[in-house]
Amino acid sequence: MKIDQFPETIRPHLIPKPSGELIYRCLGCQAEHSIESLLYTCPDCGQVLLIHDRRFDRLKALSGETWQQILDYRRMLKIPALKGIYRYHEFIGPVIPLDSVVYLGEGHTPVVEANTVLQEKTGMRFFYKNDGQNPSASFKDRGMASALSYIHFLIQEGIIDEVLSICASTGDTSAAAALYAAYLKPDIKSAVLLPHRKVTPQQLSQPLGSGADVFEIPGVFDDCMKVVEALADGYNVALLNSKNAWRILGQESYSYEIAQDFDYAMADKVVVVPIGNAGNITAVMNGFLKFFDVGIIDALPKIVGVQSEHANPVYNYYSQTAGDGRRFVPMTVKPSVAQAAMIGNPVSMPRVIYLVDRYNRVAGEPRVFFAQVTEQAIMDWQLTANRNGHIACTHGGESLAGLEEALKNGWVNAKETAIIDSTAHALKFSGFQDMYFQDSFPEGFAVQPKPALVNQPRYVCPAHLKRVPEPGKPMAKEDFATFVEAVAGQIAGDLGLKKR
Ligand SMILES: N[C@@H](CCOP(=O)(O)O)C(=O)O
Repeated sequence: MKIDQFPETIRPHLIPKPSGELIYRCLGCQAEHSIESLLYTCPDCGQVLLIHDRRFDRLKALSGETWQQILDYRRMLKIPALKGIYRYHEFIGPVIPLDSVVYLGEGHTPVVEANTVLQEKTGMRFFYKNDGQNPSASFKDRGMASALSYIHFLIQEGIIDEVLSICASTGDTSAAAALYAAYLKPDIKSAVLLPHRKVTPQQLSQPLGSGADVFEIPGVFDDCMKVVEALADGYNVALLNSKNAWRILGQESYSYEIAQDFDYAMADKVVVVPIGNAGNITAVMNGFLKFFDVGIIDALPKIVGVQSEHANPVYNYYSQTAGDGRRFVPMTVKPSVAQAAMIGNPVSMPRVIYLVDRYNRVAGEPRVFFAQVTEQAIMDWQLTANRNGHIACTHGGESLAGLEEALKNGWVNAKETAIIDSTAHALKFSGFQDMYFQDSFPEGFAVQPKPALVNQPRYVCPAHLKRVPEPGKPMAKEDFATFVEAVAGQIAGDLGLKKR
């Protein structure tokens, strides 16, 4: 649709112009710092930052209903910069001009309702939000689109040049960082640090394919993160982990999309997300808080954060009795099929503590819950979901296992609707499915395959056949007909097919 075809009241707001006044705000000492330099922690006290719009209240000049219309009409525009996460420009990066926006097709991932079989099994209505359908096949693209649009803006303004971006990763962040940096070459070069043998082959192939410098180091993600922090402190690099508050802004789009896809009715909704470095749950809470503040959604949805019992520092924190005695204790992680979330010291923990408190206060009741699930439950639920038409990764399995826990604990009920996060594409983690099907999980995972969920290919090559097809060696017509008949017969027998 062309601009002049939209209602007159909406037209002036359809194409956003740079607005607002963004600053980094420290969660420790509340100091505010200009966004003109790339900051990851507070120069005064070292605490993590969030980006705050000093002029956020200007957005309240329009009613929530008008905002809903603006966002819904924006859906019809054909402007690339507004097709992705910047449909929510005013809430994500209002100072970024549209010609700085980097759009690689991220965001607006499908919400797919579970079939009746799966809803009956879990006991409630739910949808998967398939964030594996982002360009690098995970939700991290949302954050990268924001962080790289901002860096692109600084380059265009002549504030920085020759950027080397760097990140630590369990696989998804590095894939996304390398992809977005590759798009902006030669202005940006990319380097990624991975824990040796702790990312899947598919994930390793991604930054390699995008041309990044890939470094593997001993240890787990938390060790990589420390090295990357040392590099960001001591050298001129752009840190692309979610410690970078621009990443959080982009990932807020996840909440905005859920709000929009469910017609802004959030009172009976439950949003389930796995927790690793905790940037995602931070963004999800912050996003819903902003929309609620402006009156775009009717209520704050419930949020369930899920961790495996092999990497559960956030769950452990919230299992302690609330109050001054609560202490966050980083942990040593154990092997987990939710490998992207195998993190013992999440960098966003201070943000989580701050936002959970705020979220529950604004809601007037506890609306954020934390579940712990077993490795076995993660695998069983992932495979069960995918046997019912989904493409959930192991973290999607973790979400579904978390929903089961939330129902069991009475945090959510069968009258509500859940939107659960499959953070990446199933194919990135197919190695865990293979281990399940071949019963080859190393002991540390503590996963036993359930026979009903196991599947294996069957090789069909009847022993009596003298010749079978081979590439480059055509078969005689009769030999081929014999082959087809024998193989079809054996398959029909295996499947118990009746002759017509
Ligand atoms: N799961 C992450 C770990 C790093 O997370 P980030 O959001 O802080 O960048 C990954 O995929 O690497």
